[in-house]
Amino acid sequence: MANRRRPQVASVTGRRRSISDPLAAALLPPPNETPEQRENRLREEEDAKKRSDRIDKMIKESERERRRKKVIKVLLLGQSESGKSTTLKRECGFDDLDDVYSTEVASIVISSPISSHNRPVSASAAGPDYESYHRRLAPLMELELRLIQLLSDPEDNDTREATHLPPDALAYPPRGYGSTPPSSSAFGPSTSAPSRPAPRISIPPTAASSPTSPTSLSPTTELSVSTTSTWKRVLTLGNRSPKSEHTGELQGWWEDPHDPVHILYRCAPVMTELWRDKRVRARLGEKRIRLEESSGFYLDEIQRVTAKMYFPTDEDVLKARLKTNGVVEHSFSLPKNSEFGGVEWKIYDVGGSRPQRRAWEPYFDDVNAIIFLAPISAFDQVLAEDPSVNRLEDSMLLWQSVTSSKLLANVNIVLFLNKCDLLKRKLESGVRLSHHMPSYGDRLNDYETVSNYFRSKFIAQHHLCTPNKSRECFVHLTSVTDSRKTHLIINNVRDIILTGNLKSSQLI
Ligand SMILES: Nc1nc2c(ncn2[C@@H]2O[C@H](COP(=O)(O)OP(=O)(O)OP(=O)(O)O)[C@@H](O)[C@H]2O)c(=O)[nH]1
Ligand SMILES: [Mg+2]
Repeated sequence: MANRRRPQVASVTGRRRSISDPLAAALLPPPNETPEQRENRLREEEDAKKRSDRIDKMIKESERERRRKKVIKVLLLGQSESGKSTTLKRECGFDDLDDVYSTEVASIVISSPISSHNRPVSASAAGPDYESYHRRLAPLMELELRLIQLLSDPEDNDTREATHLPPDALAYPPRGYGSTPPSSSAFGPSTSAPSRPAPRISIPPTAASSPTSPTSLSPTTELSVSTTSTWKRVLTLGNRSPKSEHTGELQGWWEDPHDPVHILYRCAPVMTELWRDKRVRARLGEKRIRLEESSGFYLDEIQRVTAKMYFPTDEDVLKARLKTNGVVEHSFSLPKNSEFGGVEWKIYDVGGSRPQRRAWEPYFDDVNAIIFLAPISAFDQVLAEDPSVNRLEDSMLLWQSVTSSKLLANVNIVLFLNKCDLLKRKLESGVRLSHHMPSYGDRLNDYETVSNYFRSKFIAQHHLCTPNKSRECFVHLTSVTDSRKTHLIINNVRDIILTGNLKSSQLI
């Protein structure tokens, strides 16, 4: 309608120009309007007003709904492999987790022992038997390449990244670091630490983008697939679903001769032989490679997970590993009839490796709570992305950065000292904490004493660093892969976060 009038406005120059308000001029009825034109115009104006009122009403309603609906934002933080994504799976249950489920299906394939088998048994150290393993398992290497191609997004270089660690990268102490134990700087002044650069782990971009960081250059063992890429679609059963019995077509992927399952099935006996080989175990021990802490769960289950008609169990899904790239948001609501029903949760799961940490800070702005995970079993391990840094030390320094952040001063913090099952097993197998952390001294090397020691150290750091001295820090000793125990802890954490947030917004 405005278009229709504009030329007429321009044409009645004398009268229109005398009106100083250009909007009023534009809205004046056209001159010489016939009664019929006037009737049409008025009808059109009335319709436009009704439409405008409807829009105003909708805007007001959605604003009211937004205010009524409480949204709680939780950020999962911690170094890579600390268990953030595993906690997210637990937090949300399996029912509504299509995304995470398909993530883990992928990861089961990816974290099959393809790379791991080769890593410890280097060709140079191999006797005739090792050479034979290498040859007989070669189809797995080809399969790995095929899977990478299948899962990666050709448009996105990051998702094509699947490379290999230098042979001793997982061992501690790393090459060039002698046999000296790590600096205990994260727990106070070190007595016998060799001089080496302080770990670069502060949250600001400088840490991750340090030009000397080996991360961007050194290849890693792990295949990471972008959570946004198309690979999930490739793996969904829908894509390769069993077809009709009556048409004589394939019943399922297991009947497709090109499906990876056949290579896995054929290689299963050799994989089992290799995994049980005492000399291989000894070599892994010498190299301090603890496959039992990562893909070991699947290596113990080779026969089951390589079966042609294998379906992952909940536990398989929970134990599967796929490195997170970027930040993944997951939303869900508690049932309306539950105590805090109607609250919408938004959980942000971040990638924890050093180059990924620069993506964290924008999420600090309006977050309500943080669950920080520190894997305390990792006291004798180094970061995959920087083998000069002890994992526990990195966790502690990261904890300091998070707890001292002014942006997060009023945010509830829950600390999960995670992987307690692995810590217990490690200590029981005779690994001594004081050997890796001299400041631990001659305290008892049992699980109770060690875990309490870590708990008190992390709490002390929080008290020391926090800009908000009245903030309470809730600490849990967790093994997030243990469904039964974690269920209780998660419920407890939900209540703590909800109560804290509702209190602070004065809703209770
Ligand atoms: N035994 C044991 N394994 C765990 C525990 N928590 C996590 N894991 C395993 O550790 C691996 C890494 O866990 P993720 O949840 O992928 O780690 P993340 O923190 O999300 O790592 P990024 O995505 O790289 O930041 C997975 O294979 C998990 O199954 C635990 O408490 N005990
Ligand atoms: Mg993750």
